[in-house]
Amino acid sequence: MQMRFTKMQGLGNDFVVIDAIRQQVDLSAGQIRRLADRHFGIGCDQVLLVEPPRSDDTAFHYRIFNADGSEVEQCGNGARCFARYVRDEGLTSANSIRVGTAAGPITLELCPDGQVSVDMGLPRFDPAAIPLAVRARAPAYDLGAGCRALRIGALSMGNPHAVLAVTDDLDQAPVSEIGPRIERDPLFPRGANVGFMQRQSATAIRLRVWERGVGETLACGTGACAAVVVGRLWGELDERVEVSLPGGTLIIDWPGEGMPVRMTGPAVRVFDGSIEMERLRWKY
Ligand SMILES: N[C@@H](CCC[C@H](N)C(=O)O)C(=O)O
Repeated sequence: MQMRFTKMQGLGNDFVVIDAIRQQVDLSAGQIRRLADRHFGIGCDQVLLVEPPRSDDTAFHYRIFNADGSEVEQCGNGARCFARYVRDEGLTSANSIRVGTAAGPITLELCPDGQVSVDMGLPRFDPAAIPLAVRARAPAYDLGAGCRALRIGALSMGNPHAVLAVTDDLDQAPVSEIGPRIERDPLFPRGANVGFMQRQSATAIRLRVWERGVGETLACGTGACAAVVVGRLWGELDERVEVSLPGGTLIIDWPGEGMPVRMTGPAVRVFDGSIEMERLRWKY
């Protein structure tokens, strides 16, 4: 049996997008890992499933799986690709698309200039929502990641994020050393995506992200939202911030507490293909 897929990317954060509306799809975690594998599969950071809506106020349901096979709550760059995909495929003719996710509904807007803008919803700071193993919310938390003592901001953008400030050269930051330690720190019972943020001005930051279940990626949409929210709470950023990631630039708008975060950026279709399900057999 063949399964059709589309390879897409948002700032180099790449996806295998699978239409689970017009074909029957039931993938195990092992099959997801095989699809995502860059040597033995197609290769991607996340596998995205396009499913029928689960509620009357949404047009689709959007499921996200990390390259390690785990299902997660939210993916910002994927959300923009999801919008581009359902429009290009003629699954909708709307410019504004409300989509259900494991983290609640989000609204995707296709802009006239080809960019996609997403209302990512409210950032959440209460420890139970992140989740974070502390009793009370704080602007920053102390963490002993190996031999280094670190201060991080923590929040949920639907998925858990830790953000730390880098003052030295961001290109030299030990992302692959500290990232996995914070990802698996007991402070984050369900793991965390870890953003390394370098402030350039009140309206511009550079960011590298170690993604839970993947490793360092070329960009992370929810990570960009999380970094701007933390930077604003620390009094260092304005309402609109240009976030430069290794794969390109996102615009993030966040007026402040109680308001949703908006993310705007590109979404690109790379190629279409089909794969024989038999090839997804994998022994780990
Ligand atoms: N690439 C994403 C985030 C994908 C999920 C993340 N790795 C997690 O485990 O929460 C984005 O663009 O937001």
